[in-house]
Amino acid sequence: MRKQVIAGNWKMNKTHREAEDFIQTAKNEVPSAEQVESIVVAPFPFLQKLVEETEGTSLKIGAQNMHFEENGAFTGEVSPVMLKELGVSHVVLGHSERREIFKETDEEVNKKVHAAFKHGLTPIICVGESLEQREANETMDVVEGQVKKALEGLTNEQCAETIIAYEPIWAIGTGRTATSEQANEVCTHIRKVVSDYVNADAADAVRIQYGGSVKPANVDELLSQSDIDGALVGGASLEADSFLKLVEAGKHE
Ligand SMILES: O=C(CO)COP(=O)(O)O
Repeated sequence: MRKQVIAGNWKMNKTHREAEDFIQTAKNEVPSAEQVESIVVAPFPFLQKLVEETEGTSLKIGAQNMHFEENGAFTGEVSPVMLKELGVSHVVLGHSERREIFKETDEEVNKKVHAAFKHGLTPIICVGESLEQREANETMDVVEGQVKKALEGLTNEQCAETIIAYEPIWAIGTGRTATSEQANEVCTHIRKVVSDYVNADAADAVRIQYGGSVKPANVDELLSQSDIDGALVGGASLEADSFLKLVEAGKHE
């Protein structure tokens, strides 16, 4: 049985004060880490404080991106070494907003995944098709290509430890959720890709999240699907009450 992993991606939202208030409300209310993995994926300036404040609790803190190099002349970038030093546990890589707006490529995502493992960070690798690609029946091919490229060169054990987030771009921030069947169909395909590309053990262990307009009202239905092992949530993770409902749902699956 795979443990559900619920991650709230705050994106570029919240003031320091709002971040603090959220964490004070949520940190002792999340279910135990044995029941569900709960992660807040916060902007860089808040990470150190949030890690300090959640120490000893079941709430983990993740970053939204990083560079793949350890240091160097990369103005404006943050390295995996820096994140590890802060005590961050997870890092979201290849989010569609990074791919689309900041032109991140599959090659860069792959380098970042390797860098995450080198520095003891768990990568949450985002994949997903655009509306155009879905309508052209390219969803499975697009997602398969993204998954294989992201996992290229990893050990089988590392593949097994990876978290993959299936986030159809047309469902992000639009209120238009994939149906649970649509979401599960792609997550099942992703697990098969991992099975063929790596092995059956890795496919069995890898956790696959769904993301895209997940909210307390639809999370149970999504998490009850056979190949969905959690959620990566934007808008509905910004309020502590809502985030707590989502992690609570993860506990039951
Ligand atoms: O992009 C997302 C999480 O990474 C999804 O965002 P929404 O939940 O706001 O649709």
